[in-house]
Amino acid sequence: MSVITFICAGQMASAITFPAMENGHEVRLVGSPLDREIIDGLKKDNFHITLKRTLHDGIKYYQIEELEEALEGADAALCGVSSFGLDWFCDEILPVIPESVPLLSVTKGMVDLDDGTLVPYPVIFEERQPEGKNLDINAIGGPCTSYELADHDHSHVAFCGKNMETLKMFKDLLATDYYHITLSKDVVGVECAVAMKNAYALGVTLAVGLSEKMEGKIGIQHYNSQAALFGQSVKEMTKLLQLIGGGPENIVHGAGDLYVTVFGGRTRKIGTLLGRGLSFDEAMEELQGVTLESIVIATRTARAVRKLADRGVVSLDEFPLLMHVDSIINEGAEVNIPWDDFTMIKE
Ligand SMILES: NC(=O)C1=CN([C@@H]2O[C@H](COP(=O)(O)OP(=O)(O)OC[C@H]3O[C@@H](n4cnc5c(N)ncnc54)[C@H](OP(=O)(O)O)[C@@H]3O)[C@@H](O)[C@H]2O)C=CC1
Ligand SMILES: O=C(CO)COP(=O)(O)O
Repeated sequence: MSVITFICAGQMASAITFPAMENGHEVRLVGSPLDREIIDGLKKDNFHITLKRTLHDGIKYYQIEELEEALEGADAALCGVSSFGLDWFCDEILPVIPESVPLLSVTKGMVDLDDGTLVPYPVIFEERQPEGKNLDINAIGGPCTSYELADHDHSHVAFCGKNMETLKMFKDLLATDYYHITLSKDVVGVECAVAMKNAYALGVTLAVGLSEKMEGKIGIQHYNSQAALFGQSVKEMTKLLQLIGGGPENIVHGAGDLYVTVFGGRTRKIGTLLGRGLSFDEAMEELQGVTLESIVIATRTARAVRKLADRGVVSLDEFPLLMHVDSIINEGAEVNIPWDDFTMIKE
């Protein structure tokens, strides 16, 4: 039995309490400053108000002020913050985690630098820990929606980090007969592949809304258009992965994650509304309160690609879908899929 401290009680961290509890560990779930209501609800009856699942009996719940107590004697910590709380996590939480406690993060995303380099979050965590501190930072990537993990659907994810011994330790802690784990030392490859899929999931799900608009009925689905956008996404993601320096095998994590996000992720909601014809502002208004990292990652990835194009490293016409998604989000463009720009061989 080990003691695992989960920091942030969002949907994904809370879902991972299922394998952790079923493997017999002591689980301490600490809410972020914004999670008070979630923690109050869990303390009452174990029901998680945003995951909409009842967590296992026996989890110890903490508010953020009790973080140090929750870290006392911990063998490992799990970070469940979303992109929107990245600065808070770096500034307030990294200084408090002891070096002896390895960290596993579920946060998917990248930051773009001035020269167009895209840096995944685990690397940002390493850079932003207090000077002289050397935390053992690891991350989870791959297709796994929180509520389906909580429902014990088979999920296959990748744990990545620099130290294989730590990765094996995390796998021992969390692997079950339904939570399958691959280990990888290619942090950049795994994390960039799964971060990018958020931008492209928005692109693919435009087709969901476009079919509904064409048929005049919500719920009517066409798959040719979704498949075409899926294929184009994988093509662009493969190029990006190569540019960023991740191993090509990681496309399996990105493509799998794209699939699950298109069918079951929150990003599907925004792509669908945009495809139906809502403006970006109208769609965002309708989805207030929903965690939508796709907007952040699409914007950052497109900005990075533009900078790389300015430097002559890539050509923008290699990324027509990403550029279209970015123009919808950041320039108020209407949805108008650039089908002809997807051709493999230019005539
Ligand atoms: N949901 C899923 O199926 C999956 C999610 N992930 C990844 O896991 C990460 C978390 O996602 P998920 O759990 O679903 O998201 P949630 O929105 O449910 O949880 C995010 C957590 O971050 C906290 N947070 C958000 N903004 C801030 C802020 N400004 N300051 C401090 N804390 C903040 C949230 O608090 P509060 O809830 O109060 O806003 C919450 O604790 C994301 O990067 C996501 O891509 C990975 C795989 C699957
Ligand atoms: O990352 C996910 C599944 O792997 C979920 O994505 P969303 O944030 O779009 O729900």
